[in-house]
Amino acid sequence: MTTPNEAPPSAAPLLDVRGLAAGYGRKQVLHGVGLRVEAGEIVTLMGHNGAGKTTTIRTVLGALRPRSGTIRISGADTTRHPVRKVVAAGVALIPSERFVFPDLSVHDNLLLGAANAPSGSDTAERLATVQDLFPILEERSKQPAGAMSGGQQRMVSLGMALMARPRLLLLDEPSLGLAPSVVESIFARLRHLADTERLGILLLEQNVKQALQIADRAYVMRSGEVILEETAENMRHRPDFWDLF
Ligand SMILES: Nc1ncnc2c1ncn2[C@@H]1O[C@H](COP(=O)(O)OP(=O)(O)OP(=O)(O)O)[C@@H](O)[C@H]1O
Repeated sequence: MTTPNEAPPSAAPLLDVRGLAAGYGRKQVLHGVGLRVEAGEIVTLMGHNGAGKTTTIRTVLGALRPRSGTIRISGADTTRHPVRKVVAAGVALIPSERFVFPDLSVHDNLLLGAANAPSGSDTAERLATVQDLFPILEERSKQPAGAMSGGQQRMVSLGMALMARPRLLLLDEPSLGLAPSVVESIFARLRHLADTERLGILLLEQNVKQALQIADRAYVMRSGEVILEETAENMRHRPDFWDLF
């Protein structure tokens, strides 16, 4: 018996990207990007501004059409699928800009997130899980999301994404504008989700030191290419660490 969001038994990686080329108009930004994320793994994608990290995750989500290469989710080819089909395959993207409906209550924001959940999901049970993870979302349940602090709004958008029971989370700069202690608490919860729900997370983060504390593996991008893959542990100890950017 399988639950609605359980991955089919498969040896294929949760996310498998190969030879990805993409860009905007005549400008090619990605030149053959390859990377993978396994279930339960946090992978951080690092690189200087403009290296192509956001373009990579937008292409994985289906918001940008690749010029060549392949994208597979648990072995299924999603290369040219529209966003709604990629989301239905269990992918959620949390953009770097704040993403909440400011006039709606925290509770209603979370319910909107549930709209993308697989059919047959138990919304009340999922809400309880998300609120356990972020108790503030229950304490402020009736408050308009727009009245929350920056860190709390980040938790609302994470909560919305989690309501859809994704298998792969694409996270763009979750620490942006947040105090280090708030970032630490959000990152600890991401690690918990990867460990307990086997959620795969592709994390784009300027705060590389903090990202490497919770990541399993890391890729470094430069000028639209992946130039290095390392375990997070090895990456933390590389003497040439800061020269990579
Ligand atoms: N909508 C767009 N139209 C045209 N060019 C774009 C667009 N979005 C990004 N670019 C360009 O694509 C290149 C890669 O940008 P991208 O946002 O993917 O980099 P990044 O590694 O995520 O860096 P950052 O951390 O600054 O967002 C940059 O040269 C950027 O100017």
